[in-house]
Amino acid sequence: MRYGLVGSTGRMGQEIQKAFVDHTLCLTVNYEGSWSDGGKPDVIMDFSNPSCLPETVRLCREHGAALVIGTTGLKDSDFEMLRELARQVAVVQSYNFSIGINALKIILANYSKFFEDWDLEIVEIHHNKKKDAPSGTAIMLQNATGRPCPMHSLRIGGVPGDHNVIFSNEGEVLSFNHRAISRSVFAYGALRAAEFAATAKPGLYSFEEVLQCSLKKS
Ligand SMILES: NC(=O)C1=CN([C@@H]2O[C@H](COP(=O)(O)OP(=O)(O)OC[C@H]3O[C@@H](n4cnc5c(N)ncnc54)[C@H](OP(=O)(O)O)[C@@H]3O)[C@@H](O)[C@H]2O)C=CC1
Ligand SMILES: O=C(O)C1=N[C@H](C(=O)O)C[C@H](O)C1
Repeated sequence: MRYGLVGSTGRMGQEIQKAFVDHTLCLTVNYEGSWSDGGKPDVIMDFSNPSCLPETVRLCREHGAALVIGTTGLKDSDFEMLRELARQVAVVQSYNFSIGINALKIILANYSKFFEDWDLEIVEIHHNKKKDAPSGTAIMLQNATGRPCPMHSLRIGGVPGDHNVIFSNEGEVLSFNHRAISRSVFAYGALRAAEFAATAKPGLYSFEEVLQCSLKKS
């Protein structure tokens, strides 16, 4: 697979390059500028900043490349841009490319109804270089529960990403905790999404759908 990488100098950009060692990096975009080997990428990975999205979408259109986007902090107008691009190419968008968080999303979507009258709060902890709060994952998990709730963000040390979804009533506490031990989990998930997107029909896919497709095949 030939891939482009928007945000190649960043923490995730570096992890993606390690996970994609058997594939060819042919295009990069960073704050400093862009580079290309002159050929077409099959897929473009974007782990950068929402302000890069117009350029990412332009590059996908120019090359007919699929898109895998993990960048957080997207606005409604950004999602509109992704839906428009997805008429032409496959787009996989997720605020979290770990298997655990996507399994938790399915659990919450199915079982939150049992706790409709319980209190619900989400606590997320990330490294002190993270720019956005609450995390994209916290927003995604809140959406999966089907109701708004208070979200709390800690920015300390080098934590790759912890999420805790806590339900409680007078007599019980039920909490779901996910901890990414290494940032590499996101990069391996993104690789799985890229392999899917490179051959998928145009459309906007979640990572959960990518995982469900591979379960159906096995
Ligand atoms: N979906 C998921 O599973 C995950 C998503 N993320 C998300 O990925 C994104 C990146 O995270 P992380 O790698 O930690 O961040 P970093 O700050 O380490 O990296 C950001 C990258 O984007 C580039 N960049 C930023 N702004 C611009 C711009 N205006 N134009 C061009 N390039 C730009 C930077 O370039 P330069 O170095 O030149 O400044 C850098 O390469 C975040 O939104 C984060 O939340 C992170 C982990 C997992
Ligand atoms: O910026 C990060 O590091 C992470 N960002 C994503 C988010 O905002 O949810 C995913 C992961 O938790 C790491």
